[in-house]
Amino acid sequence: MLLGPGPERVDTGTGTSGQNHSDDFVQVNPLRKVPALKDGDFTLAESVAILLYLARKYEAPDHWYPQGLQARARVDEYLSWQHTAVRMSCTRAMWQKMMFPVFLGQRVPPETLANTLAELDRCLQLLEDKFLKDQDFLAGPRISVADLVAITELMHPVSAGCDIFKSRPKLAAWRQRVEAAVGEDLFREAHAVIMKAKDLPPADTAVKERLKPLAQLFL
Ligand SMILES: N[C@@H](CCC(=O)N[C@@H](CS)C(=O)NCC(=O)O)C(=O)O
Repeated sequence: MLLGPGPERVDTGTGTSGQNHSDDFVQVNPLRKVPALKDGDFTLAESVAILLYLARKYEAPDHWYPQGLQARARVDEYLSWQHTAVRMSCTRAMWQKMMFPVFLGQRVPPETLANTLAELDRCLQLLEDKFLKDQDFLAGPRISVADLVAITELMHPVSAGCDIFKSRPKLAAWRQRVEAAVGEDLFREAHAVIMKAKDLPPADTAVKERLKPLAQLFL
């Protein structure tokens, strides 16, 4: 998708379309994952690297990715932690609760799902205790890219029907602050694709075969 004179986004979705395996896409991201960015002749993979590139390129206001040594280290700390914690738990919960049964037509044993949801709950507790604490945002008093990355991950189980904010008023208040800070419309737009994932038509045999190696990671 061409976004005017700025960087081109070549796939904004979940990767289920298979576009990420096309020859054109592989030119941009040989890792075959979304998101990927093409800015003129420059190509870049990895969501966090892309976000930081855009923050620097467009000289985003300091609070997004602060210059201060320790303030920036706090953001980096969250971004480093989240890949194997929040991201893994949220993605696994979404796949087990929705993608396997609804999209792939594959049953997930109830005890597997229960373990995954328990792990997600532990992870959310760490998110509150270690990062959010009594602050307004994850890395301090102002919103940063850490909050954007976190909310994006948390909306994955939400899209699958997990009401992760229900018993977590502190996290729910943070979610409201993030939505208010980015604006309701942008918040909705940013999560539109994932919130519609439950409406995907069931995968055909070819798609199921293609997604097999990926899906195994989430069982
Ligand atoms: N560490 C990468 C992960 C990218 C990733 O796993 N993307 C998923 C969608 S969220 C994807 O491309 N899935 C399709 C596939 O693996 O074929 C990042 O943060 O950008």
